[in-house]
Order: sequence, then C-alpha cells, then structure tokens
Amino acid sequence: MMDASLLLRLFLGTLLPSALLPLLIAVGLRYGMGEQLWAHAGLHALVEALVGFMGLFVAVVIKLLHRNQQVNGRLLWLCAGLVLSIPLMALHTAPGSDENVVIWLYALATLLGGGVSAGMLLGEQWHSQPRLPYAALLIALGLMGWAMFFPEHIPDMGQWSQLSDLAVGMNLIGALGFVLAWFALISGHVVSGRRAPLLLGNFSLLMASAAIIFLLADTWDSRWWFYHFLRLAALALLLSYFFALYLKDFRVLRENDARFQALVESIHAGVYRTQVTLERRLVYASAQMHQVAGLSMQQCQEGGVSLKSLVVPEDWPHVQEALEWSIKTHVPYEMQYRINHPQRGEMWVSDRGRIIKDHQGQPCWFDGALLNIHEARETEQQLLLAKQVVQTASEAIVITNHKNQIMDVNPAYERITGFMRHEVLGRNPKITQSGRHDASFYATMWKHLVGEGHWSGEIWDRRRNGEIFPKWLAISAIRNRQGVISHFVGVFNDISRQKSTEQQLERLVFYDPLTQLPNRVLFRDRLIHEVGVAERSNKLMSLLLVDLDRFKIINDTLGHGVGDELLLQVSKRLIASVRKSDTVARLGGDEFAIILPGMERAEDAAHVAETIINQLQVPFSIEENELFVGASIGIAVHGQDGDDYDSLTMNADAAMFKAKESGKGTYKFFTPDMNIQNAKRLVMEAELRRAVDNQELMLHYQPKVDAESRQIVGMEALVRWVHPTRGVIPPGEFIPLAEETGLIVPLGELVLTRACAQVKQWWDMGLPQVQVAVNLSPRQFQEPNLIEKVSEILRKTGFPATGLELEITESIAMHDVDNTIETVKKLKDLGVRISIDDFGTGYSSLSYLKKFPLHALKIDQSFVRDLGGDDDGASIISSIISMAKAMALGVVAEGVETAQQMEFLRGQECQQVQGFFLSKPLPPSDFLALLERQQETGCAVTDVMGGKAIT
Ligand SMILES: Nc1nc2c(ncn2[C@@H]2O[C@@H]3COP(=O)(O)O[C@H]4[C@@H](O)[C@H](n5cnc6c(=O)[nH]c(N)nc65)O[C@@H]4COP(=O)(O)O[C@H]3[C@H]2O)c(=O)[nH]1
Repeated sequence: MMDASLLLRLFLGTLLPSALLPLLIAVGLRYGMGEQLWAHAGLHALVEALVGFMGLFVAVVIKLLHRNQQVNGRLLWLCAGLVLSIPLMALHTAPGSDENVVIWLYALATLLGGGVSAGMLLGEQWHSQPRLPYAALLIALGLMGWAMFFPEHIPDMGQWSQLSDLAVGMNLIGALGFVLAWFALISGHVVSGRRAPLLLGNFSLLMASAAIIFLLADTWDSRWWFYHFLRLAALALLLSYFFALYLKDFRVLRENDARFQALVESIHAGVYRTQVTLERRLVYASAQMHQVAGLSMQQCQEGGVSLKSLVVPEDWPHVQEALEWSIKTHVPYEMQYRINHPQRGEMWVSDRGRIIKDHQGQPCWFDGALLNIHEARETEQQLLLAKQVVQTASEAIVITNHKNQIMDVNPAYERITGFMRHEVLGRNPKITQSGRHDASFYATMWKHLVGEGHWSGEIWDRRRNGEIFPKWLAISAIRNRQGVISHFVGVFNDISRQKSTEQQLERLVFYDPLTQLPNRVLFRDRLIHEVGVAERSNKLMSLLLVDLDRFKIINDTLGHGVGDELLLQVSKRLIASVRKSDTVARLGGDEFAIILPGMERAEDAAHVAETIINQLQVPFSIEENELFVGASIGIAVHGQDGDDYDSLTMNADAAMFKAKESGKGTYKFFTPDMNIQNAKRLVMEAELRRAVDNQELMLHYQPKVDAESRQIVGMEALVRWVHPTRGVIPPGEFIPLAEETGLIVPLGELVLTRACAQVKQWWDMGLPQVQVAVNLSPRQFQEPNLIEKVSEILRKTGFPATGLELEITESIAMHDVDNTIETVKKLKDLGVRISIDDFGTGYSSLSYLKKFPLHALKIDQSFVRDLGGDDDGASIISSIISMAKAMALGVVAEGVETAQQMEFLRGQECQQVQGFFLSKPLPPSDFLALLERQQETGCAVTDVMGGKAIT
C-alpha cells in the first residue's frame, strides 16, 4: 500500500517544485525577455542541449548499470525510450528547420519516448533485452536522417498555432505512453524502495504533462517554455535518481573497500591477488604479507613481486601444479609449501585461494590467503615425532588426566598388561593393581608425586590374564601454564625377566646349585649375622660341621649321579633334623655346616648332632642301591670356642676332624687341645716332606703264603717312616696326610723303585723268584704319566714287569671305569699284574669287574676278622672265593691272625693267605732270611702250622 504521507511529501517535494519551477521560469521568460528572438533561441538551444545531454547520459548509465546487473531489465525500455526521443528532440534546434519538421520531431520524440517507455509494462520475456537501446539508437538515427534529408516526405503536422490531428494524436499517444510508464514505475517492479518508484514516476508524469502542454503552446510563449522546462525538470529528476544511485553505489563501494581492507588487515593471513600468468605476479598484497612472506611495505602496496620468487625452488613445481589444477577445474586450491622469508629463512605457509574469472568467464586472478604455519608445522612435526616415539617405545606409557582417568596408552602398554587401549580409556590405572601393596604404599607414592612432581619405584601389577608381574614405574605430573596439574604420564617396564635373572644370579652366588642350600658365601654371611645376634642376646649359638663318612667311596664307585642324589637326600634329612630358624649350608663336597642360634645350653647342640647322626645312619635307597653313610660332626660354641667367623669355623673343623679320627659316626665338641693336634699335623706334613727327601722311609715286606703248600709265593711291600725322634711311624698315620697333600706321588715312586730294586737284588741272589705287590694310591693312579713312570722304574731297576703286582683299591677301580680299564690294560700290557685290595668294602659292580684284566682279589681283613664271630664274614668270604673262581681270579685273604681262620680259608680253597699268623711285615734283612730258609728247607713257614708264627 502506498504510504499517503510519503505520496504527499513526494508530491510537494518533487512533483510540485519540478512543475512549478518550470512554470515560473516560463512565465518569467515570456514577460522578462519579451520579443527578443535571439535571446529565446539561445536559451532554447541551451535547454534542449541540457535535455539531450541528461537524457543520453541517463540512457548510458541505465545501460551500464544493467550490464553490471545493478538495475532491473525493465529499465532498458526507459533507456530505449530516451535513446529514441532525445536525439529527435535535440534535432529540432538545428538551424533552418521549418515548422513542420520541428513539430514532427517533437511529436515523434514524444510518441516514441512515451510509447517505448511504456514497454516497462510488458511481460517477463520482454525484459532484459540488452540490444534494445542499440536498436532504439538505430531507429532514432534513421528517423533523424528522414527528417533531415526528406523533409518533404514528413506528414503534415500543421502549425504551432494550429497543429494537425496527427501531431495532436502522436503527442497524446506519447503522453499516454508516459502515463503507462508511470504505472510501471510506481508499481515497484522496475525499481524498488519507497521513494525511487515515485521519484521515477514523477519523471514520467512530467514527461506526459510536457506532451499535453506542447499541444497548447505557441512559439516562445510561456506554455512553450513551460513544456521545455517541464522536460528539463523531468530529466533532472531522472538524472538525480541515477546520480544518487551512483553515489550510493560509490559510497557502498568505498565502505566495502574500507571494510575489506580492515578485515584483510585484521587477519593473520597475508591476502594476495596474483596474475594467472606463469610468474604469478602479485597485483595486490595485504600488509600482512610483510609479516608472512617478508615483502616490504612498498612491495605490498605496489605489487609486482612474483609468487615464484617467494617460494622455495623445490616446492615451486608443486605450487604450480596446484594452481594449474585450480585453473583447469575452477576448484579452490589449498596447499602447504615453504617460502624464502628474507629475515626468517625458510618458513612453512599454508595457501588457500581460488581462481577469479572476468565477466567473460576467463580466469584472470588468483585470490588467496597465505598463512604462516611454520610454528604450527614444527609443533606438528614434533608432536608427530613424539607420537611415534610413544608408539614405538618399548616401555609402556600411560597418560591420565588430572582425575587420573586414562587418556591414552601405547602399544607397549597393551603388550605388557594385555589390556587393549579401548578397554582402558577413561578408566583408572588401578585396574592393573595387583593388591600386593597396601593403601599406605599408594598414599606415600601420591604424596611424593604431587609434592615433587615425579615418583619412581618398583611396583607389582596384574596383567589382564591375572598374572602378577613386577614393573619399574616412573610417573611425572604435568602442569599447565597456571601451574595446576593437568596430566600424569606413567612409564613402566616389565622387569620380571630381570628380576628372575637377579634371583637366579643371587641363587648362583648364594646357594648351592645341587641341594639349593646356602653355600659358603651365604653361610659366612649368616654366621657373622648370628654371631652379632648371639652377642646381643643371652642365648648360645653353635656351629656344627658335618662330614659324611663314606661319601667319597660311594661317589667314586657308583658315580656322580648316585653321589649327587645321596647329597640331596642327606640335605633333606639335615633340614628335617633342625628348626626352621637354623641354617643348613653345604660348604662343598660332602661337607655341611649347621648354625644353631638361640640355644639355652651347649648340650642342645649335642642333641641335634645325635639326631643328625641317627638320621644319616638310616640307609639311603638310591637307584636300587642301599647305601650306608655315617656322619662325623664337629661342634664349636660361640663365646667359649670362638667369637668370630674364622675362629668358629676353624675350631668346628678341628672338632670334626677329631670326630672322624676317633671312629666315624660320632660328634665332638671342640676342645683347645684339638688345635694342638692340628698344629701337630702341620708339623708332620713338613717332616714327611723332608722324610721323602731324606730317605727316612723304608720298606717292610709281608709274605703271601700258599695256603696249601705253605710256601711264600709273594710279598707285599709296606712303607715305614723311621722318624729320627719318634721312631717307626706306621703308614696309617702318614699315608692319608701324604694323599691329602699330594706327597703320595713322590712317596709312591720311591716305594715302587725301592721294592723293584730290592726284589731284583734277591732274585739276582738266586733266591725264590716270588712276586712283590706294591700299593697304588688313588692319587697315584690318576697321574697322567703313570704308565711311563712304572715302565721307567722297571727299566731303571731292571726288574721284570712279571715280578710286579700293583694293588689298587675297589674305589679306584670303580671311579671313572672306562679310563681305569684303559690304564689297567696298559699296565697289563707292560706285563704287570693287578689285584684289587680290601675287596668287599666298596661297591664293586660285578659286570664292571669282569671288564678289568685282573689277576687277583684280596679279601679285606675285616671279613677275616669276623670269622667265628656273629657277623656273616664267613659267608662273604666264601662268596668272594667262589666268585673269584668263576672269574678265574686268584684270591688272597688278608689279616689272617689265627689257626682257625687259616683252617677256614684252607677249607674254602683260598689260594693265598697273608697275616700276622704267618708273618708280620718284615724289614728286608729278615725277609731275606725267610727267603733263604725257604730255599734251604723248601718251606719257610712249616712251623707255623704248629701254632707258632715265623717272626
Ligand atoms: N691287624 C692285622 N694287620 C695285619 C695283619 N696282616 C697284615 N696286616 C696289616 O694290614 C695292612 C695290609 O696292607 P693294606 O691293606 O694294603 O693297607 C695298607 C696300605 O693301604 C697302606 N700302605 C702301606 N704302605 C703303603 C705304600 O707303600 N703305598 C701306599 N699307597 N699305601 C701303603 O697303609 C695300610 C696299612 O699298612 P700297614 O700298617 O703296614 O698294615 C698292613 C699290614 O701290616 C694281621 O694279621 N692283622
């Protein structure tokens, strides 16, 4: 609805003045200038020129605005109306035009101007005809040409005072056209807004009015001037509208530009426009390009710098490619590349832009924005790197927020805990708690973590499968800029393998690998510890050293497998014999130590020792063998027998040695005189060393007699130590010491050489050529050059190998059976005979025995001694004899002391006998006499059978 007040204001403000003013001017001119024709003609030309200029100007403006799509297409009809009418109107001022032509031009201009302007009312399909103004121009030119060159063909238009009907009709139709155009204009379809339709409508009304007044006017009268000025006012209205429109556009443009500038300068990005040529020269660069790309402010303002010169050469092809692609596809581009910043060096930028086309759709610019992303990219790279580090780290990493909710974990976390990332996100890390640590542990941990910012330590956790494992955990608190804890980062390692290695190492260092008992190192530690405890308390502490009595024989004869099993079983019995607080340790070989702390009386240690001895006397059953071992125990009590590790162990050792000495299977408390005995042993060792060198050793010979013929068939060489002060020392007292110290090797060589030399001498004397038997100790037997030594001695002494018999013990035979068989075979190859001494005391396996190239078995004297007693010596002897017979071996019975024993052995068809009943071991001179007697009488021991020994 048209606003009435607006209508009134427009009427009063626009239409009225624009009609009144021409009227006043016209009246003023008529009466002011009178009949001065020259003045009227000049003013008329000026007015028409102004009308013509304004009309054409407005026509051009409408056309241009339409091309820029700033005005409605209907206005092209108004434009065409102006193009048609204005030149025609202007033409009538040409000098020499006759009245008919002038009226014709006027009427035609009014007709065509109004008629074509009314085209604004036409339907949609008639709008936006860009060629319409040109067509109008052509028609106008044609009509002008007609009027100018063929005035005679112009219809009769009458005179100013009396217009023809045609002239009147054309003017009326033209006026009607302007009225119709007024309808079109005020409808709001041509121009929008409140004032514009009325303003333009006024133009149309004035034009219509001018056409009507034209009909009433006469040349130079006031009506005549009136319609001229009406048209001038109408066009002035039109011009003012479009001028205002232009001004408005210009202002908007300027505002937009200022706004655009402000906007562009306010953003961090450098905004640019470049040419689409290959160089991509900048035609516009915002001031930010100074910051982003290092352009000078002058370069920013003037442009001209090529984008190519800014970009790092390696990246340019990539930039070119993206821009070309954008030209081709018209799709905006977005890329990241490096530019050479003159001050800051290579900088990463992000470039987003698009192709701009001209009005013909041809690409003409690239408009883009360059953003410095160097720091962001560096940060991104660092983040990427950090992420990769986290992802590939072998340590588990868990990140929580300040509420201790898991925000992220790495693959190592998943591998170690078994929990997948998605299972733990948002949960508390305590899902892996093992329950091994109490609340106070975690409270301390958190206190330290929050206070110090970090915590590290060993902690036990639980895997998803329930398995508990140790880990080394380091947690750091991460604080934000305000210093408030925002995150926690936990890094941990599964240290179960390391732990078990540590434990294994600890076991290796501190425990005996066979029995798993503490070894000497840990024993020492514990003993020192218990000494300290005993000193602080009123309790006694005792140390027991336990040595197994027959372990060596068992180990040598039945092998290490049996030996190891025996030690295992012994260790179990020892543990079972003491309290849990006591320490049972294995010091090596068959030696064990027991620490008994917290005892009331020393006798308590004796009870424990008795228990142990009783326990170890119970036979052990290993691999179908029933094995008997006893134990000798030495006891030292803290305080009375020593107050430190060294004195206690030394004294317990001395006590143990004494226990062994005083018959096995017993215990002894340490007494001070034991140390004296120890000292004695040391002295003896030195003396024995000297004795070997000083020829203090001499040999005695004990005859072996044929049980049937009673003739001496052999002899055993037995060493004696003739001590300068102590007299003759029997071998039982020094052979073990020699064996222990290694002195047995030179001693054994000495004995063998002496025996061979002695018997060779007797043989050379023509005496009965009986064999001599020499004892070989285990240590001698294991000498790698034994064979060479024996053959060298035989060679040196010239004694035939067949005259020599070497006695080895059962334990030697059964130790390392294969090697022993080898050595025995080699000895046999030399011609030497081998017999097994003390047979029956060891654990000889018959099947092995068969493999040895033996000569004879010597029945141990303990069985002979048992004859006639309760023990089953007789049956053992007869078994040995029948076994030897079966194996085609000779048998010698040792230790024959009585006629009964002799009788028994003869009855059992024992081939040879040896013993005090026949003869004690004799010095060489006595044995020589015996041999000589046998040579003379044929039998050296005849009288013996009468019950009297030879010596
Ligand atoms: N009670 C009793 N004893 C009798 C009787 N008949 C012989 N004997 C003793 O029995 C031991 C026999 O020697 P053995 O079994 O080889 O036992 C020997 C032997 O193992 C070792 N031995 C002696 N001389 C040597 C030697 O030159 N080298 C090595 N390696 N060991 C030797 O010392 C051990 C002890 O030698 P001896 O004291 O000489 O003791 C000798 C001998 O005097 C008897 O009727 N009644």
